Amino acid sequence: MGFSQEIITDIDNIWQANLKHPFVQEIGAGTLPVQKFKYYMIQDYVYLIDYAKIFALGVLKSTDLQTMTQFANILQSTLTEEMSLHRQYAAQFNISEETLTSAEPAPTTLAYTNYLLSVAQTGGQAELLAALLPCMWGYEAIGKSLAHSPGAKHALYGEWIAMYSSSDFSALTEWLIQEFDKITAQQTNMQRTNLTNIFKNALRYEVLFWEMAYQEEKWLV
Ligand SMILES: Cc1ncc(CN)c(N)n1
Repeated sequence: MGFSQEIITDIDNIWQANLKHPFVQEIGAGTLPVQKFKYYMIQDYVYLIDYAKIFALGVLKSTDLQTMTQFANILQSTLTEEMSLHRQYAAQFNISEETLTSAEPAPTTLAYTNYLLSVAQTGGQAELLAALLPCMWGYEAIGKSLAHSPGAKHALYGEWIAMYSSSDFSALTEWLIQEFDKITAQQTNMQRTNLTNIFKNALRYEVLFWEMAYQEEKWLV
């Protein structure tokens, strides 16, 4: 068993909380109020702008061309395929691209992106992978779990589910898992504990992100 699998077995309660969050379940049932999805889509776009930069840092920290290429592929896929889905949704909601790009991050979005950027900038490749993995893997697992749900045929949510249950998204996630398992096979127990904590924190932020969208979180003042 690779180290990634060991981690998600250890923190199964957080993994399940992510999969089973009401926001996710209601997308699957096709019952999520559109207003919550609109809020999510805007915050997610803001999130993805910083998230894409982590892959750019992955390119920077790579020590071989093959790894550089893969990070560049995921960067490209995030900026084009994933974010263009958000741009399409924005157009349906009559939100201009400019409004989308300049939207203010909510507290949880800001905290999460700052966490990812800080880990990616101060750590090495292993830390960067530990921070990114829950984001990709969590969405891939959610996509697969909803692939045959009523939401998959929903006029609004169907495309979202199709994106994250696609074989392209799975292939990129699989590469990230393998890279993480390869790098952690050579790490000490102390390093592995640190990587587990990073993974765990990022996954907790994933759960908080759903909750933020479900509650349509706002700054107090
Ligand atoms: C918050 C969040 N985490 C992960 C993903 C998947 N790239 C996303 N779109 N948004």
